[in-house]
Amino acid sequence: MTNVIAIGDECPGDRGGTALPGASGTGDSGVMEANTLHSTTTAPDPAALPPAFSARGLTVRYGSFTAVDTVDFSVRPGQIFALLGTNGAGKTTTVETLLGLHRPHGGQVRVLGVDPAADRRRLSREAAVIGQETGFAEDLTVAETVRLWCGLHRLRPPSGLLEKVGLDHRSGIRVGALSGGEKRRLDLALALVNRPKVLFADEPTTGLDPASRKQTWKILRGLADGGTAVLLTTHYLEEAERLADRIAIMNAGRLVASGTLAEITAGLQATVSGAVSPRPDWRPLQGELSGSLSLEGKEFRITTGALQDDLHRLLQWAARSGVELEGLEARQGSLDDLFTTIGTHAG
Ligand SMILES: Nc1ncnc2c1ncn2[C@@H]1O[C@H](COP(=O)(O)OP(=O)(O)OP(=O)(O)O)[C@@H](O)[C@H]1O
Repeated sequence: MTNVIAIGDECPGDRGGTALPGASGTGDSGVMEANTLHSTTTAPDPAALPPAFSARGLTVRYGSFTAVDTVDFSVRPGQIFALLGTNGAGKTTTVETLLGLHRPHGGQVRVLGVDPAADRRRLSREAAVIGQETGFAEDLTVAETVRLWCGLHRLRPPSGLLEKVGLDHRSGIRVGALSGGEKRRLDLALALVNRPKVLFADEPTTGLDPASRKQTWKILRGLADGGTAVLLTTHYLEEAERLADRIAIMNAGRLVASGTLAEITAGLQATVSGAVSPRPDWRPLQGELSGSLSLEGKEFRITTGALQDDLHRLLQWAARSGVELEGLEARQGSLDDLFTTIGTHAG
């Protein structure tokens, strides 16, 4: 569980107190003003900053079974890092190790410069988790949950918090009566209150409708733009493609691809596909293409490392031959193709 707030509510804990990382200042009562939801701060160049979290040669075993095998990554403030893979690939074990729940059997992890297994107290203030399981008390209302969190952390709510996650109309509803998607949004709202330096987002959009999913993407992007380093696990490849600054794919405990979307898909073949009728003479085109042409009934597919050139040749051949191309689609290699290539399935 992370946190929440009711807009305009006074915090029961308005007694002043410990300055929390991420808070922007103190009000008259000494209560920390939580960050505004829309940061206008220009993030510094991430390359110049020390990693927010990292793994070096990380190896974790359950008995004799190696679940995570010499995994390396390093993520800087302001970056969204998507960790993808098949069921059982080792993602959860990796995240749990970053949370300090496992001690590595080999290598090390660091979160904000510390060993999370040794310094969980510091991380509990500076890192937040939004997960598949929420820890909310079912009998409290959304507003009460917000006030409880606010009191615990002596923070004033950012204005518009519940509107931001689309829960303003549910503030008087018991948490136990919220839908699964609404609980996820409450979880996300709480994570916004003290703007963590690191956010571990474990499948944050599973079960959300398309509009809520996009809203969550916007919020995660906003957090990252304000300097939060985000670890995102997801089975939605489109989510990783749209959101992540860097992507890593795990398979059977190992990282099999890592980099920006462009880097990890750079070596993949592009495809051009469509249909034609009646069946034309393909031979002149086949002689010109740098890629390969496959035919099935009236459908064709060109697989190529030279998309632009081969698309041009296809269109010229069609114009010369009087062939009408139906449902023409041209696309670069995608994450989906990469999963297929490495023999994994995104689930
Ligand atoms: N407590 C445990 N004891 C023994 N084996 C475990 C334990 N927890 C996980 N494993 C095994 O470790 C491997 C990695 O599991 P993990 O949960 O990290 O994978 P994952 O990538 O998160 O999968 P999913 O997408 O299904 O959540 C799996 O083969 C799993 O069965």
